Amino acid sequence: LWFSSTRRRNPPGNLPPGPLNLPVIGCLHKLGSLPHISLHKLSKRYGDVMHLKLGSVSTVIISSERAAREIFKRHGLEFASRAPLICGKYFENDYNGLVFSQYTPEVKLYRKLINTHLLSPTKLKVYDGIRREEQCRLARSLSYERGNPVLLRQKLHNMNMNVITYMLFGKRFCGHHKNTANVDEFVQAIVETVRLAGVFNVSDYIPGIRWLDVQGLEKKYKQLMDRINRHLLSILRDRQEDPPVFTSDEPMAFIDVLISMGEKLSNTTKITLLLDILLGAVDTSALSLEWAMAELLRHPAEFSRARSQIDAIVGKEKLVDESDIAKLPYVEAIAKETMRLRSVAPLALPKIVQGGPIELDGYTLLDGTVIYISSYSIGLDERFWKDPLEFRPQRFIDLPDIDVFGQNFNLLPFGTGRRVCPGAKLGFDAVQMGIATLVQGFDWKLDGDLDDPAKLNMDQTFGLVCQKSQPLVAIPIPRLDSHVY
Ligand code: HEM
Repeated sequence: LWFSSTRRRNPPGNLPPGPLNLPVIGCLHKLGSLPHISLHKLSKRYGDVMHLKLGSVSTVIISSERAAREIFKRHGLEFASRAPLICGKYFENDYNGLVFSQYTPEVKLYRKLINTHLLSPTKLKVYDGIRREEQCRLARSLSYERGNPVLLRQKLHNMNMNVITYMLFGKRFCGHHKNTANVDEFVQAIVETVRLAGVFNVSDYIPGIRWLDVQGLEKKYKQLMDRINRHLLSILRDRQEDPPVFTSDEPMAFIDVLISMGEKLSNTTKITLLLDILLGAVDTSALSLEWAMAELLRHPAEFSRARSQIDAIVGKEKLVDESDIAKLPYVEAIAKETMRLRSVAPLALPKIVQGGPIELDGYTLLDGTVIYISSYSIGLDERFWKDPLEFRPQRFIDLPDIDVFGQNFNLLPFGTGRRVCPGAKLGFDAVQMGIATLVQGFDWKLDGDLDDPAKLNMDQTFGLVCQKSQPLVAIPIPRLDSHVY
């Protein structure tokens, strides 16, 4: 058994090679607590296009730039639908939204709506004031913390949450004195939804035992969504009954755009789309930024290099702003290097083959096969990246044409193809601005008695968004004149 499970096998039906599948569980036991790392190790043995069964679900893992390019350049449409996860049924009110849904005409329409009315360059410009205010609030609140340990994740989360809730609802949801307990409860429910969506649900892979709900997950999904739907519906109805007067200070928020579509969209779809965007936006940017800071604190020489460039270009008399970012290539390189090495979505979201069969590398992928694109393996591929485990932003100065937006298949932190992240520009800019602000505004010390910053614990926890297992706690020491913050 050991021999047959470890040697390279060519399974029947012209499937790609992969490890031996056990009855009932297939290869579920091989995933462990960090599936992206386990799959990466298996792909080294079985190849860039690897097949395994997760329970009864036929699954293919794509681990190279070449295979990912082949799929999306030649078969984009066949790889545009999501695998129908059980959590998606609940979190999208019966697949009434975007993130977990198949590629239907409705999903195309929702993406168009979001791209045009929430995330287009014109719309992003309308909201540059709110991003600036939140950046200044972050810098000011850190300056008040002078010399005290700070849980950075919480502050970054609040900043991103406020930017996105302002764009969606015309209001900040975090740390606002007028907020009610309801709003705090809602924010907690969103955080909990992201957490639960990342918990591996065994019933997705062994559907025969779904009725048992052995992990108690479906019960939790339902309770959570009852709370979230109630809250979102009440915001929606209030706004429908009492619409604001729009001015240049009070632009149309995305909820108003959805309301203006009247009955073309049901209220269920409206609230589901709002939730989708919250799920996509909030933790991804904040946790990427936390990873970037952890890497910079472990690599003081990289921190100093970024600092020198910011001081030379921006100076010390004002906080860095978005118009400076294009002049700070080292900050951009740090953001890219963080996303290569510490991708928060290392397997993106699973897709499913539809309209197949598809031929890939001489193998046949049948309809219904679940596909994971491992941006983790692609980012660590020694065939392209020298010393891939090293944090070395300079590599992106040497390769300036590699961008993160899904066109270059060597770096796919936002996915690619028809389901590429629609918030990539907003998310990437948030990470760059965050790095620039924290490096320009503060000297940092690590909390505790860590004698060598290189020993900072970088363990990770897998989920819908992969995060540092131990949140980063660091001590800010403001270095600019107080009037700058
Ligand atoms: C650093 C920040 C972010 C990262 C790393 C990230 C990453 C991703 C990834 C990997 C996907 C799946 C793509 C695929 O399947 O090919 C995705 C989807 C998505 N993201 Fe992001 N994202 C970020 C920020 C944002 C922001 C700011 C928003 C909204 C304002 C957003 C909204 C979404 C939505 C709605 C989807 C689902 C798209 C679909 O299914 O068609 N994301 N994101």
